[in-house]
Amino acid sequence: MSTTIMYGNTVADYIRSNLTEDIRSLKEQGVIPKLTVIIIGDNPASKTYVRIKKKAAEKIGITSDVIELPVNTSEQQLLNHIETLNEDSSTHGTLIQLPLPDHINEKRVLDAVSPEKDVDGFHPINVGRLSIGQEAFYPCTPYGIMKLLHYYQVPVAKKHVVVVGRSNIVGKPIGQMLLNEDATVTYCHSKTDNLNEYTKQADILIVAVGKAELIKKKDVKKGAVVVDVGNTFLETGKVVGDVAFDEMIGHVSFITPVPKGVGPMTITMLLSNTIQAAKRLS
Ligand SMILES: Nc1nc2c(c(=O)[nH]1)N[C@@H](CN(C=O)c1ccc(C(=O)N[C@@H](CCC(=O)O)C(=O)O)cc1)CN2
Repeated sequence: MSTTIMYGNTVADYIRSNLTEDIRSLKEQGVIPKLTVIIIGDNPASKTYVRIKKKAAEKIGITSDVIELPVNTSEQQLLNHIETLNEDSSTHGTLIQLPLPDHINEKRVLDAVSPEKDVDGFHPINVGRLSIGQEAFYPCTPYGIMKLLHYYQVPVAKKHVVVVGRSNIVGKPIGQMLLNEDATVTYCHSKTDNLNEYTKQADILIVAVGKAELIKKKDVKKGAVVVDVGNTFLETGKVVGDVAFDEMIGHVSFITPVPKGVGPMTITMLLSNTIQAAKRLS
């Protein structure tokens, strides 16, 4: 069996070159798209992701502000920042980098972001719109996975998709997006007994749990399509996914690598959502 590696960075470059055109035409109308990211505390991975976002935005001509707040910022102080951004007509996209410190209620914070500027697609209005198949801001990682599957012409309709992980950021929305494209979707999670009885049935297996190399060759049907959302940093500094990648070569038909698979797509769809927001708000 030959295995095609679905490189997110290749697809990301392709999508980003199209976005550059959109930005040019927005600028001709006097609109400069702007993304503002709020990060709280010193989580090293979060700081890296925010740095990547800012650099990627600026590279294609989106202005990017990062508001760095100390770990002891109160929930009310954070809500005040969000309110200011909601009112600020120069900001089109507002993003709160997750995870937040324990003393801050994530739901209250995400609900406070204006749905029109919610380029992460985490506000309940956008979540609800996605669930009933309406136009919405889609969360960036699952949106990127859909673009990746489309780019590599992986058929989705009528396929049995098994999603491992039920987070609001990835697991739940990717299942809904695939359902909206006529896949049959099974969700598995930390309380699922005998996980591999499900994973072995998948035509398309999406793994988003954050456990290094949890899924082995024995857990995957021959010829399946595997999408690995994991990003675990080992002590060696190496980043690995939720799937034992090397074992899958020659066994599956398509697979995303880690790094350079889903990660770059997450960033790209954030840029795309920010441009959408700028178009809608101007
Ligand atoms: N507000 C949000 N917070 C978080 C999100 C999100 O979508 N919105 N997702 C994750 C982290 N994340 C983006 O914020 C993210 C994770 C990983 C990557 C990435 O490109 N990873 C690389 C590997 C890491 C590296 O080499 O440095 C890859 O897979 O190639 C981008 C973004 C949680 N928080």
